[in-house]
Amino acid sequence: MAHDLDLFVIGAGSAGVRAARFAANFGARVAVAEDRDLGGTCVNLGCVPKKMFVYGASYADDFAQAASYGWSVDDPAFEWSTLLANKNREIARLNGIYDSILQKAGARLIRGRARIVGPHAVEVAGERVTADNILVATGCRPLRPDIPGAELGIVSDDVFHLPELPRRALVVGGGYIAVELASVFRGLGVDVVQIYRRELFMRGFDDGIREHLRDQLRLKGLDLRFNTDLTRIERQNDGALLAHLNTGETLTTDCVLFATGRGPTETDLGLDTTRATRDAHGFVEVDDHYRTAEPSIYAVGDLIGRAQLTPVALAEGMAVARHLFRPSEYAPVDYELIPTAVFSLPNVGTVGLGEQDAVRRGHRIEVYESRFKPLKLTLTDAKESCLLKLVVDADDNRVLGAHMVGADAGEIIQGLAVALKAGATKRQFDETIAIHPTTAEEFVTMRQPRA
Ligand SMILES: Cc1cc2nc3c(=O)[nH]c(=O)nc-3n(C[C@H](O)[C@H](O)[C@H](O)COP(=O)(O)OP(=O)(O)OC[C@H]3O[C@@H](n4cnc5c(N)ncnc54)[C@H](O)[C@@H]3O)c2cc1C
Ligand SMILES: NC(=O)c1ccc[n+]([C@@H]2O[C@H](COP(=O)([O-])OP(=O)(O)OC[C@H]3O[C@@H](n4cnc5c(N)ncnc54)[C@H](O)[C@@H]3O)[C@@H](O)[C@H]2O)c1
Repeated sequence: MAHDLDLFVIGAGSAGVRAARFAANFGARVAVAEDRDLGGTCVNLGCVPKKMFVYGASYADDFAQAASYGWSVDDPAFEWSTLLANKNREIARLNGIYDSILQKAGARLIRGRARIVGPHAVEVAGERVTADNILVATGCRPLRPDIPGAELGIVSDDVFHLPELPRRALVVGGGYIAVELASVFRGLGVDVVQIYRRELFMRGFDDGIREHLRDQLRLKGLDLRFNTDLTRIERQNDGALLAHLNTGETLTTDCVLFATGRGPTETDLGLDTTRATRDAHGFVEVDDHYRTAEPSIYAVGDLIGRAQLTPVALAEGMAVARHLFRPSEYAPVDYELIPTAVFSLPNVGTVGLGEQDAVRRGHRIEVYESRFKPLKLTLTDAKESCLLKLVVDADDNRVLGAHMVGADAGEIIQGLAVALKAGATKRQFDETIAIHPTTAEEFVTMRQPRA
């Protein structure tokens, strides 16, 4: 039986919009359903507003350091409502851009919550639409631990609409969101305690980078506690929150922020009425072409739990559009060498293998690292230092990983990611002329491997 459409996309976030736009541009008949703001998590509750908040928070250091350069910046004051209003205005502009991207491509946008009602059928906004293929790109939501009083805490979604900045905050978690938002709060003057349940946060990153970040964050005044978890939250008579920790201590705070991971929490999608399967964490299982066990249904982005990053979601959405409608241009997504940055203050940037992962994978390695006070801080009394690190295969001289903690680490590592993707050797790094004076030049001037 002929269907109404070639592709029905559920979710107009990073992955869904990319797939819908490419598929429509390839000539497919496409509709996309979205029940919230266009652009999904990245645009509305993630990367973009987060980065604006990070920029806002970074002014604290600029004001503190300006005096050493002769500026007098007396008593700088911060107004949360201004940052929030300006952020909201820019996000509304981006929502409009996403709308016009879909319109220009010729994809139909249907406002409403979509539900799968068969391998080729979706119900949305009172309409039943059929399609040869359905692409599910509904993303993930923040998870809250199951502890008494958890409802008194907030999650990252709430941070972007907080009516007031808290005076004190307790951040729970040790991943990207925890360190980024703890840095935002700290930069904006909040007294922040961050707790992480194991020995050291930022699991999966190079150990040296994790330790260096820990030390730098502490220098910024973050009260970072490890082997510490939250067991219960209570509201006190004065409105403050009393947090009970597994160490036996209690802590009084104005805000508990759970940054304890994101997962697929939706229950009304109808996907589970099809043959599609999920793993133990609820992530949808797909094959190499993002096809679920129901052959007409595909899934991409955070929902499949591979790498919860916008550029990965974009690449997966594009791969599905090409696979279905332009196979001649299809290229599989390369999950090796995904560069990534953590926009804490200071930033972390990383691509490729950390020291410990390289050893675990059987490489014989040489490690080059450099720790120093960046030139910009030499006139100031700031105690901070940056760390730059290269992990090199001792047998074939290939650079396996490049890692950095310091200002603009994300900007710097993006360029190095191209070099690693091209298979650059340490010798080629050495033969590259430096840009002087920069922090990044250390990546091409480190000569002596660490003992
Ligand atoms: C605080 C935070 C900061 C982040 N920072 C970064 C960063 O700096 N860099 C980076 O690369 N990544 C970052 N990420 C991760 C990034 O935002 C995600 O990986 C990316 O947005 C995933 O895209 P997606 O299309 O899979 O899902 P989403 O963008 O979440 O889109 C899913 C869409 O589906 C819609 N939807 C769900 N169910 C339905 C339904 N039944 N019907 C209709 N619509 C539906 C949702 O409303 C949503 O718009 C951050 C995430 C967070 C939370
Ligand atoms: N800059 C970026 O690219 C960026 C920024 C933010 C988020 N993201 C993406 O979004 C994903 C989700 O971010 P996230 O920080 O929520 O997840 P995460 O998986 O990075 O970190 C979750 C943290 O919470 C801890 N945790 C989990 N359950 C807990 C519990 N019950 N009690 C105490 N601690 C608990 C984990 O040990 C971990 O440290 C990230 O993995 C990342 O892929 C990317």
